[in-house]
Amino acid sequence: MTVLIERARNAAGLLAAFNDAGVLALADVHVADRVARLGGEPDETVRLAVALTVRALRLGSVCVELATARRTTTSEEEVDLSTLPWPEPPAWRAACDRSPIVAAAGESGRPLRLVRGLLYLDRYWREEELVRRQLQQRAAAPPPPVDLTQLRTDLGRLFEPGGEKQRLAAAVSALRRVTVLAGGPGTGKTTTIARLLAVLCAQPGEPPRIALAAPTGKAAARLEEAVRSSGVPLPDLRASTLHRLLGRRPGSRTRFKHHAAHRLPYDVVVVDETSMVSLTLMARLIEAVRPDARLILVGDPDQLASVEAGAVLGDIVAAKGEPSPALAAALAGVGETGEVVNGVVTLDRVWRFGGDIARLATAVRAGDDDAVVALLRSGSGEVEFVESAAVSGLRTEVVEALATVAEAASGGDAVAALHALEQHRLLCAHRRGPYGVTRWTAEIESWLPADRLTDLSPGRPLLITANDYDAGLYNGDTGVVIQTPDGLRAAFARGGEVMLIPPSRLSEAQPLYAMTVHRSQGSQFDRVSLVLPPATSPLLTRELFYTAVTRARTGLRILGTEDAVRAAVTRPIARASGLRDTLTERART
Ligand SMILES: Nc1ncnc2c1ncn2[C@@H]1O[C@H](COP(=O)(O)OP(=O)(O)OP(=O)(O)O)[C@@H](O)[C@H]1O
Repeated sequence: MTVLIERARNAAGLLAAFNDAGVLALADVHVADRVARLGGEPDETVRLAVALTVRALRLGSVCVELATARRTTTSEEEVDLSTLPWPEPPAWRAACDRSPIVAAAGESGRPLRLVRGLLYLDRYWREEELVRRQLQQRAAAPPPPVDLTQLRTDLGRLFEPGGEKQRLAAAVSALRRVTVLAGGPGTGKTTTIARLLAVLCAQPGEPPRIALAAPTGKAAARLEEAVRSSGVPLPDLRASTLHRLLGRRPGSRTRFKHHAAHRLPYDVVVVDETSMVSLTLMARLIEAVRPDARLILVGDPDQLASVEAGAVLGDIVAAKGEPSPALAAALAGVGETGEVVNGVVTLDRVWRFGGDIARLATAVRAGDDDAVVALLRSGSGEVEFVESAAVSGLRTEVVEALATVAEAASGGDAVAALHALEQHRLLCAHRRGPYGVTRWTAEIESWLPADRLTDLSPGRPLLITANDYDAGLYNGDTGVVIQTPDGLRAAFARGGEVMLIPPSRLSEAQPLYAMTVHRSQGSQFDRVSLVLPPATSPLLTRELFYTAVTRARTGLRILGTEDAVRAAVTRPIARASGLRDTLTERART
């Protein structure tokens, strides 16, 4: 998240120095000052630690590691951070340790907490502990009762040779309470979800009550549609957002109707696009899932993590550990031999595409910038690298695609218009500025005929920017204005069907000519063009680049410099959290 760094007028000493260097924002300084004043903490090194913790949360980390902060802190301005007056780590840690505002093990009621050299706001430490405890308790609990003969038969019936990892994931989901199904696009995650649900439904007894959920409405709609069209016979399943599943409470984003004392009534809870789930939401979810239910977390840990703090899926997948002997024995009993640590099964065979986009995604994930640049310059039909400022290729493609959308929309063919809208998407890292969505939206509008530029023009592409539960629209939904016999309607795809809404009923919509990579998560397009910002942009990271590349099914155009590409590929987001280490620690005991 880019935040304008304003100068804090009243800050002095260390806080002022870090604020001047563009490390601390005004809000970081103010929160630290306030917390320290209320708690009677005069030490400015502790205030600095608090401000850095508040800042870390703003940037997606859950905590700050005091010993490495000097090396790992980055600035949104180009300044040499090593010249800043960093406190010496041992003295800094000792000052935090004895501070009246910092709790240590066994203490409570203080706003911060220091654990193994990691400084947390206490609330986030408690959430991380809750997630860790829940995962470990569920791993240690006896597996849900399973008819092994039936399971073996169904695994053999539903998974063909070539899909061994998929079959293993299904077996784990039957034999363990928490399963993590990880994999990139096209590796068969949704196919596996459908088949593993069929395996669970085929067990003797009452069919399980199943919930399908995802962090965004768009991802939920996609999951529901994919499971329905998988060809696997299943009961009619609806998917919802996680917020809706947990039961929204008006006025609160972190309190829900379902919680530890009022659990969800499901036997199986499947969450797709888990990489986008923040620590706070994961804590609320996991405590609301019944202890004897099966929780199946699905996602791509290499994608951008949640906008809010935490990267729980990435942490679980990265946590080390030993395979559990009990699970290994149970798996062997149904003919499975794969090693499973912490319930994680990673699918690595790409079924959908195997061309240069997939090769590029693999090279990006591996951080191999030479291979990425070579692939981009290979002249492949799938991947194009536009290193100059020339936009003629992009312009032709955008104008033609939008003309197809407009033609179908004017003829009242909503299905064809929505389909054409998914043919190509322009993605940007930034929202504003010369490389951002706003500027590119204006540029594309300048390429189009004037009569297609009002919100009431057939063919006008729309992006919904807020949830509207009454209208059944979600933030991130994309649609198009079409001509119908009853007048103009906004058309949106819904599980293979089209939903038509009078444009006057759309409360929060904007024209969709470009979108941020963050917003594109959970969607795919036939062709994608990606505008890269300069190499110095702090938003340019490996996860962002990987997410953008993997949105494309058949064609990808990168507009940017070699420097920008190399910067992106070699700059993974480092999100600090204690979860991956604590999961590992306990797994060894
Ligand atoms: N075992 C399999 N045998 C044959 N085809 C498969 C198998 N598994 C998946 N596929 C096919 O591969 C394609 C991608 O599968 P699927 O949609 O399940 O992947 P995914 O990981 O959910 O992808 P994404 O994250 O992009 O939605 C689909 O066309 C699916 O039918």
